[in-house]
Amino acid sequence: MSIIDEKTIIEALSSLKHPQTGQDIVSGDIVQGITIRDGNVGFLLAVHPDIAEAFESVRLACEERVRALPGVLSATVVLTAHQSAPSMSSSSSSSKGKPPPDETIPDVFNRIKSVIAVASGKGGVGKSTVAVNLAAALAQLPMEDGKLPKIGLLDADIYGPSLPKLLNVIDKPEVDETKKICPVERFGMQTMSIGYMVQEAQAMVWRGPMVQGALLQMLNDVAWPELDILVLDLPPGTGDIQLTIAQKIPVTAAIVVTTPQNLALADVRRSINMFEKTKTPILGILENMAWMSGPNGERLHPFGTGGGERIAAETLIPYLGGLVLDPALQEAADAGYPVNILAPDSIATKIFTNFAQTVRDELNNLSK
Ligand SMILES: Nc1ncnc2c1ncn2[C@@H]1O[C@H](COP(=O)(O)OP(=O)(O)OP(=O)(O)O)[C@@H](O)[C@H]1O
Repeated sequence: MSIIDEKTIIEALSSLKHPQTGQDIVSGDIVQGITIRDGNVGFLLAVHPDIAEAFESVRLACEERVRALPGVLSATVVLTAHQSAPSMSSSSSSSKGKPPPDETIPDVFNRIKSVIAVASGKGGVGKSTVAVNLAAALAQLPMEDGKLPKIGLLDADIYGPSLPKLLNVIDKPEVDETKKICPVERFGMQTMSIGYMVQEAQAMVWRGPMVQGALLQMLNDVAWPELDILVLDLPPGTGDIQLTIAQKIPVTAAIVVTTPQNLALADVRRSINMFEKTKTPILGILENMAWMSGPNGERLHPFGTGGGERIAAETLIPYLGGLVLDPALQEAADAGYPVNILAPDSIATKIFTNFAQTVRDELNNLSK
């Protein structure tokens, strides 16, 4: 099979025109961050939010052209809307700070019974660890009919995807006969991450610019099967992108992760406000690294106690409990496994199993 290179891709795109200026999209510096992995091609189209909608047809044309090239197995083109990207619209300043133009809710949600969003006001509090291990625990928890539920896990952290590392996914996802990207099955879960398509170094390209449409593409262009629960690992923080996700995706309920070190009420409040704005029920606050096991099995609280409950009381959001600071979690993450697979007898596994049961019970209550 022939090997595709960047020059061939650029050539194939060079005759595509900017819908407003008529300039070709390559010399207009709109095509960015081309990544090629084993015949799977990905890149960004960086445009101003005002013209993002008009660019959707160009995005589709780019994918079509690149897919038609010899040696190309798949093409994923993502539209990013960045305020500093060139715009032809005179009303550019008036849209500053607003979420991108509305897009319809992907019909994939007809096939998904519940969506759980895992959020955090700040990065680095263990949100991805919670999302992966909660999803893995849910996948092992039989339903009332004795069958295991169908669980999906979507890494919506477009700026810093975690799933490739946390689930040790090295291979590119396959593409089905309808040219949709197949989710990668791992430990009984259907998983997807932008990191499966774009090299880690390219993640830098995603930082800074507000990425619009990438998540919707991961929903629309991925062949998601029927799912009982989709767990969404949201990007950390509470900016426009998180709000846009919360607005566009029919999240059934959210979980806010924090740590005793990050118990600033303001951060947790911002997460809660975001979900309240979109009328999304919040299952509760999960306090990660709340305690650790001492040498005699006793619970040690290196970062103090009671903070999580206090914040729950102040925000009137339920306290879901404290997650142990457990080396087994770190080791499992480093090896690319959920903790219930690598260390089934660990305290962390027991906690995640209980936690998954709570989440399932709450989802059942919400659906009544
Ligand atoms: N309870 C825990 N016990 C041990 N290690 C943990 C625990 N929670 C998280 N970690 C470790 O802390 C680090 C950060 O966790 P993680 O990547 O899940 O954070 P995050 O909030 O998703 O970060 P990001 O800002 O990238 O979204 C990881 O190395 C993870 O393995």
